[in-house]
Amino acid sequence: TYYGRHMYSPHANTHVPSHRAPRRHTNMDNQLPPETHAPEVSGGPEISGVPEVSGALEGHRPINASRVFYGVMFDAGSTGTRIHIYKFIQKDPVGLPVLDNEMYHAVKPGLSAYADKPEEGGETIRLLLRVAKKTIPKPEWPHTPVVLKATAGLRLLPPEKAKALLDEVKEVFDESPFFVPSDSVSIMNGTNEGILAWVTVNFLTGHLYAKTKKTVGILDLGGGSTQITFLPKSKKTVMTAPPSYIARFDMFNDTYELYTHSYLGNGIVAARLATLGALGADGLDWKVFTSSCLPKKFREDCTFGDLTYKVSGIPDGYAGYKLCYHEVMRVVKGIIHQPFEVKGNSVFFAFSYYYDRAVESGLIDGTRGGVVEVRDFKKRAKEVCNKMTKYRAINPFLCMDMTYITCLLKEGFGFKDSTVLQLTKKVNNVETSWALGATFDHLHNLNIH
Ligand SMILES: O=c1ccn([C@@H]2O[C@H](COP(=O)(O)OP(=O)(O)O)[C@@H](O)[C@H]2O)c(=O)[nH]1
Repeated sequence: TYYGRHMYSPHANTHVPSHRAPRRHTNMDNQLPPETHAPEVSGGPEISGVPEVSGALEGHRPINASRVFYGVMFDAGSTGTRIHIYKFIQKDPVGLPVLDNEMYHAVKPGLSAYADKPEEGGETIRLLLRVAKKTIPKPEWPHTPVVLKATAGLRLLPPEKAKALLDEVKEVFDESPFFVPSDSVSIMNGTNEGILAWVTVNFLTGHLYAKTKKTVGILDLGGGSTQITFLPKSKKTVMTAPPSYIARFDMFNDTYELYTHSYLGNGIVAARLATLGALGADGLDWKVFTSSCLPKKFREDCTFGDLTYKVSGIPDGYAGYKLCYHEVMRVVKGIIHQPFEVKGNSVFFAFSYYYDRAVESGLIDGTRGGVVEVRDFKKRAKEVCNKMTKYRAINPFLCMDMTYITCLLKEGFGFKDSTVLQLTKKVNNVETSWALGATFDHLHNLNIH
């Protein structure tokens, strides 16, 4: 087996399943001790320029005889575009490659904001490709695949506008010195988005190798859509779920049957607009959409996708948690399916906007993440809504967002107050996102039915 051939490397962290190696359960040393990591060179605040990244990987470790290769995955989300540059090490020709590190960088806004000017959208991709050029040694460029997968932002656009953006990205890729596979630019479906994030998190946390068959569920909250994915323990969860919510795929000689669904329109930004009654409304030029979830004197123009909405608080009305909860319910009730199993005691990893809002509201530390219970979101939502002025400078939508998250978890998915959420942005310095799972998929390590 692979395990027998593997040589321990103090620099290696994460073993990547390879189609060239027998698909066996591998070993347990896929956790990199933090001190052996490459220096952190990106991530954090989203910026509009290109960071100084040259030399980021230099001096990190001797390459010896190992072959190093890279994979580039673009996440074209509704609220931003991100590049993930994964560096893999092939220790021996037949063994499994090891994920050495990730370079991450993000720009705002997302591609869908360029629906009427695709060339400008293409520019953001060109900018991010400069990061790839600075990170990846030149001789590797022609062997490095570049792939872009778009999520809710492009799913929500009129198809011809989405196509124009994807065509533009393909042109930018074709002009680049990187390897462009035939299926390199696409809109990913929601099922794969859920599966691939589940693969990433369970891979990084070592659950895919454990003989216990224990895995963790994931909760991903984007701007346009939200995903829930877990491995059901009980047959009843599978039997009672809508058939399209059960997805099968093969990985490492095992078949997994997951409960997964992506709710389009239930991402945090889309939910704001739906709460305000603005999504799909006409008269956007003159209508002002109001909510008791917003500070009374707040007024702003919000852009989502290719539309701009005028929104405000209710100047002479009431604001607060109770009224707000009632308003956000319209986005959740009758829309979100409650899986049979979430009433149990499983652990869920929650990331993306779950993480960001938990940081903004002071629930967790922004660098370390943390463990909270569903009831902590509820308690903090009440505090934020009842002290809107205090939090207004941080995020005027914080009351609405925290209340929506609470409602989504409790009323939507049906979680108990005591359900534990592990709020995580990175595991071993790698972003918790579908992008790593999608890269494995491109390396032919998964077979999604
Ligand atoms: O590697 C990643 C990918 C995404 N995100 C965050 O996850 C959220 C995802 O939102 P997105 O715009 O992609 O939503 P979608 O279009 O999928 O609904 C945003 O806060 C991102 O900053 C992140 O922190 N790391």
